[in-house]
Amino acid sequence: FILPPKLNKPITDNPRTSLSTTTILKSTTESTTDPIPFNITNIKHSLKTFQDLSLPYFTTRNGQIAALTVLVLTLLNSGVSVAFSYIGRDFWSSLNTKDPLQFNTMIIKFGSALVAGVPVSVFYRFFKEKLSLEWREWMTVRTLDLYYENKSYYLLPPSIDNPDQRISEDVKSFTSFSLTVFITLLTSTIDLASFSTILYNIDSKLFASIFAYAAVGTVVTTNLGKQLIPLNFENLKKEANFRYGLIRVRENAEGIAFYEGEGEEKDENLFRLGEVVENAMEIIGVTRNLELFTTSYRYLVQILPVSVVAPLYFRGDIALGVVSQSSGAFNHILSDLSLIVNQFESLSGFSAGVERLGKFYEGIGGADGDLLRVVEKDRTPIERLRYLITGNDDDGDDNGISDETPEPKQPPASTSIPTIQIVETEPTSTALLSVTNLSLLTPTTSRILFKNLTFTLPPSQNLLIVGSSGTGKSSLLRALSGLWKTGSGVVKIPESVLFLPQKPYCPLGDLRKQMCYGSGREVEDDELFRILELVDLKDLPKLMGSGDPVKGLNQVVDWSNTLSLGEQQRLAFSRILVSEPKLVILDEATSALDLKTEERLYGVINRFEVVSVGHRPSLVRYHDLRLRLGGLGGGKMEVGAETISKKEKRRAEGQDVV
Ligand SMILES: Nc1ncnc2c1ncn2[C@@H]1O[C@H](COP(=O)(O)OP(=O)(O)OP(=O)(O)O)[C@@H](O)[C@H]1O
Repeated sequence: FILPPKLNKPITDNPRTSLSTTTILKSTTESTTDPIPFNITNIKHSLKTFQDLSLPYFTTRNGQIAALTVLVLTLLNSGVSVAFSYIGRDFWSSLNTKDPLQFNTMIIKFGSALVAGVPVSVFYRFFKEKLSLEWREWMTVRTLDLYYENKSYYLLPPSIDNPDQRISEDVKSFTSFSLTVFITLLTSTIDLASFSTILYNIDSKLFASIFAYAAVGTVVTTNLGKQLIPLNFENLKKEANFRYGLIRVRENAEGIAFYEGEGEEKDENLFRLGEVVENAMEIIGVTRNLELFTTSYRYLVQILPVSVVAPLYFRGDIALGVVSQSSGAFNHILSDLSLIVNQFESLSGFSAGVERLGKFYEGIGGADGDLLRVVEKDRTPIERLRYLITGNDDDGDDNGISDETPEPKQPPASTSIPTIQIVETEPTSTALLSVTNLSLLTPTTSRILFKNLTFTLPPSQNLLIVGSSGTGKSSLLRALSGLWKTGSGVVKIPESVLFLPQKPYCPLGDLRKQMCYGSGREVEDDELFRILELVDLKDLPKLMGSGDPVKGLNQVVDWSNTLSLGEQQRLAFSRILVSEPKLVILDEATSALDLKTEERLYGVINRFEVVSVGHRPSLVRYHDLRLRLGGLGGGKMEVGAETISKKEKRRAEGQDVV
């Protein structure tokens, strides 16, 4: 778009030039976002969200001090710009009048202005960057607070894609772009006021002509460039999709190599690349047409103001310096007046980014906390639950903004959604875990998995949950852990429970962290070595530390891609011995182990009460009760747990049926 040449701006920073499409909020992973239509309703909504997101930082003391500093420096910086305009004028005039005394005076003035102006300009940029960084840090810290609070990272509605990208990229772009927009508006207003006065004092005709010139430029550019808005939006999306395709290959390299899927992967990458190129080709075509106009427009700017005042100069009414000053002032004002035109594209992209962030904060619970004050109304817990289930408010409040992905199915209309009640209690002499009338729905689709399930696990007993694939065994564990609350009934469970899934999670960090993850404990090395021996991983620290076991404990590697699944499962068992929970929940946690190692591990955790889910017949002998799930068809009542007799346990040893 039109960026007139800066003829008379020696040292000032022009934020407009940094407002480019590369700084707008962009996706780094697969994106499903559609361009948001640029209309009044959406602009109003975006402004409201923008206000909700941006104001909280400036209610803090640090935010206020930083903002005030930047404000003062912005004003000083504009002052420097005006001062140089006058110094430049007199400098050229002294040359014109061949006045060496005046010329020398102007050189001295220029030098003094440089000494005063350079620090202003440099510190203005420094404090602007600092404010942007501190604001980003503040906002990201609070975002992470909300993200990890109440397991929001797990409960995010499916309509909110790429949360990682929103936290890292979108927040960063939001703070830096918001600041740039604000400063641009401020400097443009100041520029417009000061340079308009200069220009008006030189010649009122020149003053009028600039408005006419800017109006023509705005109308023509808007019409020619309109197409670029959706095309650039598509460009970001297609680039992100291409990148995401390549990332997936890296993440799944082994699977692809086993399948020999190189050809198909390459075809998919080439297809995505083709989409990028096709779209980019359209962009450069439209840009070519636009530039036929903007290039002439830019060149014309160099002679237009001079042509208007030239008759005055020829008559001897004004000096050469005034001609140069009028040209500079003309350029300043033109760039101020062309602000919307210049930034039309970036602003529409920014508005889409603001919407993405607003939705994200609603999703991670900004509604409940007042940290970011992101929503207009408070949600009750039920409303919040409804939002988490459906990704939508049920109040028919249509703001005209289209959501990023189709909304999931709505749950049956009701005034309130019951939730499963989780009561953390100390174990009694008769019950370690009790489940009463538990009915469970899948959170996104509200499909009933089972109804009115009731059972009790007494202390010193283990429970095995069996059933065909997809009957809801893992979902029952999610309900016991409080991760899924969609349904009804009461779960009484001890406070300290450790859950081991089939594919253990390996956090970033050293071997010590793998073992202590989630326990909050710091354990002596000797104790860790002893535990590793118990779970059949005695040699692991030595191996990892090239012979030095202590070094091995501190070794940081990508554990998920280094250890076999069986080794990861054994390492996960070490967490039980570190954490010493009241209850252990195992979801096919020994599926990758041989039967001997499985027996050894169940022996090692013999002193803990265990609830296991699994299909393997060998599991029967480590449990006292069995709960069968399945065949409900969404309706039938569950009977509860049955006792596994000693005879059956003996029979199960080495047998193949549960
Ligand atoms: N987040 C989710 N949203 C909606 N439905 C889900 C979700 N997670 C799982 N389901 C569905 O819930 C049902 C029960 O899933 P679950 O994982 O509990 O089965 P399972 O009995 O443990 O199966 P398997 O033995 O194969 O591991 C499945 O039909 C599954 O597709």
